[in-house]
Amino acid sequence: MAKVEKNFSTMERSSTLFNILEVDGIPLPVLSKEMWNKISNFQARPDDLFLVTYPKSGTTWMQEILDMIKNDGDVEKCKRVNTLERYPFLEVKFPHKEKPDLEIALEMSSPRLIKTHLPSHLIPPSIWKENCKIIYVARNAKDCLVSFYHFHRMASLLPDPQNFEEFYEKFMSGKVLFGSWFDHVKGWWAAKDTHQILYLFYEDIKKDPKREIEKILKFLEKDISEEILNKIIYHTSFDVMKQNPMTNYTTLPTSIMDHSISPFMRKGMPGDWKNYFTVAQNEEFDKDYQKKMTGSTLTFRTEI
Ligand SMILES: Nc1ncnc2c1ncn2[C@@H]1O[C@H](COP(=O)(O)OS(=O)(=O)O)[C@@H](OP(=O)(O)O)[C@H]1O
Repeated sequence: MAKVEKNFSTMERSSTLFNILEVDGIPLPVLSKEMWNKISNFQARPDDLFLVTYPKSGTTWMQEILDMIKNDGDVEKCKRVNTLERYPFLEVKFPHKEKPDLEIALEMSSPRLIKTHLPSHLIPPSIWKENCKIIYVARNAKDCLVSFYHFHRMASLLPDPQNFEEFYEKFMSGKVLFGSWFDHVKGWWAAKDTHQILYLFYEDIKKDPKREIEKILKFLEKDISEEILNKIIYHTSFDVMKQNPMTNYTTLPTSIMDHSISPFMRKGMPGDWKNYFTVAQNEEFDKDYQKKMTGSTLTFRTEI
């Protein structure tokens, strides 16, 4: 694995800590072709729950909500280890872990919660075959782009984004890890018509966490008291998660994530894109968006 010589103040980064493999033209942080074969042949179990997102769409937030639900609102249990250690990330081998997360998943007892950023057409077929429940969280493209840009700045796992303009171009053409945001959200939106998928939106959870968590509870066929529900809402709010070392990624070595460049828990608010997009970029974005989303019934809010 490439060693990283980096100087973040000048944004020079010789390489990324992730190996990047193109599958179907989609850049994925997958170790090797052999590893990709193992991922494709991953054997799902019927009681697995998959959390699927395009990067920066609220994955960590949803992981915490799901862990709190699983542990009946027991905050201390949820603080047992940090987010990355709690649930495997199907396609990734982290440099600070001995094994790929897939192997950790294979050794886990059921019921498992597994995270993935894979687009719907690259998901291991056994997940469909076993009719696993899937929670998909989508976030509006503009905020996703801004969040992803800052994540590239602070995480040496990822390539250097250079500057916002360059990253904007790459994002719009789908030349970023996990490919096109447009294809991702549309692919999973279509998949929900034929599979057990609860499709949620980051902006909705922000606006009305109670209503959205109730949807999750119904989907998981789980009952909890009003008191526990309120505890979950509080514990998973941005401000509380930002202060919690088990959810804010600050326990990772700075060689992997450097929060002094940009914290992982950054803004947590729809509409931050307005601080980054120029008027011209916004106009170009809206035009391109119309074209790429034509025919889809998906709608997003870019502010709340
Ligand atoms: N509780 C809560 N409330 C609101 N927003 C939250 C919360 N937790 C994380 N976040 C924000 O989600 C963004 C990170 O997304 P992901 O967790 O999907 O990132 S990753 O793909 O797993 O790296 C990142 O968004 P930005 O702040 O816009 O960069 C996080 O701040």
